Amino acid sequence: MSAPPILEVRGTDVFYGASQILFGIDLAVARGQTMALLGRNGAGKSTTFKAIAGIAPPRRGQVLLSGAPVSGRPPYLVARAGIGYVPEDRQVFPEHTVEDNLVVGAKAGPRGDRHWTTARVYEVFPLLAGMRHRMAGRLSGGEQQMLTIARTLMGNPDILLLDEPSEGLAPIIVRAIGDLIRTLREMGVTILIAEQNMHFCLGVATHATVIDKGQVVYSAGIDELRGNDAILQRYLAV
Ligand SMILES: Nc1ncnc2c1ncn2[C@@H]1O[C@H](COP(=O)(O)OP(=O)(O)OP(=O)(O)O)[C@@H](O)[C@H]1O
Repeated sequence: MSAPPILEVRGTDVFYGASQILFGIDLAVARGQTMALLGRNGAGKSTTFKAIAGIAPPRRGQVLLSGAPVSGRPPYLVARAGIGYVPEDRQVFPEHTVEDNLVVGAKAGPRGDRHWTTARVYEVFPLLAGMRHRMAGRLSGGEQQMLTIARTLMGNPDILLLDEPSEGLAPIIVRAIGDLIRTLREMGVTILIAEQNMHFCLGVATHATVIDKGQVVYSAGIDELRGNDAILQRYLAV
């Protein structure tokens, strides 16, 4: 039997009060994939991430990590189980140095592994190495985005969830974030990215799932999506 996906979301419904936001979301990310979760503004991408991270617990359905259910657990236990969630609003500790921000995020992974150290982070994120003693609050938006990704990796997660990593950043910085994601992918890191920026995703992802009005409408390899004009135009307004 083949290994279960690293992350699986099964038949998940999420409500905010009386409003239903997600309708039976199914999603699977296999080891080593970079899955893009695509959809228009308000489609439900961030809510899907919050459901996975335990912040917006599903009313129905399940979230499984390597086949084991994690839904129903509070966010800190979901993180400890191996889900590294980087929310939309890059939350650095502004009055602390880059290095202190990294050290705060350090913990062993779910099987006691410590692949990610500050030394390894500085190899993969050379920009941060040159800024290690700078206050995080003085960094640009793109540098803060890199720092939050690096800090999350310091927790040695099994999967990295990036919510809109390109949002609000200048094109040159978006390219740098794209290069970084490709590097992580080549290192074997499993990644799920929520994005509105379709072109960014076509350049970094291996697979894509498209959601619209809280439902999955398409899921395929990235090359198949690239060739599917009907989906691109209908749901992604390309
Ligand atoms: N706290 C909340 N209470 C009620 N409704 C919410 C809340 N947060 C989001 N919504 C609604 O849920 C729907 C999905 O929002 P969500 O943020 O998940 O979409 P998204 O695809 O991530 O879009 P965006 O790119 O704008 O973040 C939207 O209609 C939004 O208005």
